[in-house]
Amino acid sequence: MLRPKGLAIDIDGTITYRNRSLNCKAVEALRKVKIPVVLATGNISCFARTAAKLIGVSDIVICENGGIVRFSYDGDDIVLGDISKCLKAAEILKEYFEIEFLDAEYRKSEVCLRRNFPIEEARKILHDAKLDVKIVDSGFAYHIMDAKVSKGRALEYIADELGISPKEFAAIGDSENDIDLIKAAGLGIAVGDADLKLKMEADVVVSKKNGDGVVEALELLGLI
Ligand SMILES: O=C(O)COP(=O)(O)O
Ligand SMILES: [Mg+2]
Repeated sequence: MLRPKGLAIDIDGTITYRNRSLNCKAVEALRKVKIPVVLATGNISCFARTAAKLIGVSDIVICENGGIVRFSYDGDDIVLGDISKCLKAAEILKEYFEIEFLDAEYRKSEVCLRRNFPIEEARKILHDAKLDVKIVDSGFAYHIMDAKVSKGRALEYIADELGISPKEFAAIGDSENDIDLIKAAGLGIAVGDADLKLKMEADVVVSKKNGDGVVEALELLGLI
């Protein structure tokens, strides 16, 4: 890929360590990047917009795994996912498992659950329920999402608004919830300690872990 025109980057496990604290080397490197850096996360919108502001990257953010996009810090959430079917799905899962909701009062497009039940079993149950939802593992939480939502679809939405192709973006991630993102981008990168499922879909797998891998990727792309 020639120099990308934008960079979409995951937060947890990509620019953070496993305990979710920021890798400051990645933050310093991202601040040097001259093209728009779009955070693309499963986290809620107030978390994502604050993280973007504090890290010092673009105000354009993808939140709730693509269920929400925002174009400015003071702007509105654009909701791309239907939370009602995700809530119905959660009600069904409640009959089988002791599920625990995360950030429920803030989520607008999806349901986030603690990773304390067997996801493959849940997938089968939701598949049979025909609710048009999917359940995705970020490595930090399980997310019940509208089937049409993904970080990749949100990147396409943002690129369209910016008048550039999503293929002119590079993307970096660590988990299953980044697969569609790295596929939508022109160049998909997995950090060294990424989930195997993501590594298999990536164009490039860097050798270093999380934020150190981000610095390695930015050097490789000629962005720093
Ligand atoms: O919200 C999560 O579960 C993890 O968030 P991430 O997409 O930034 O890794
Ligand atoms: Mg992640």
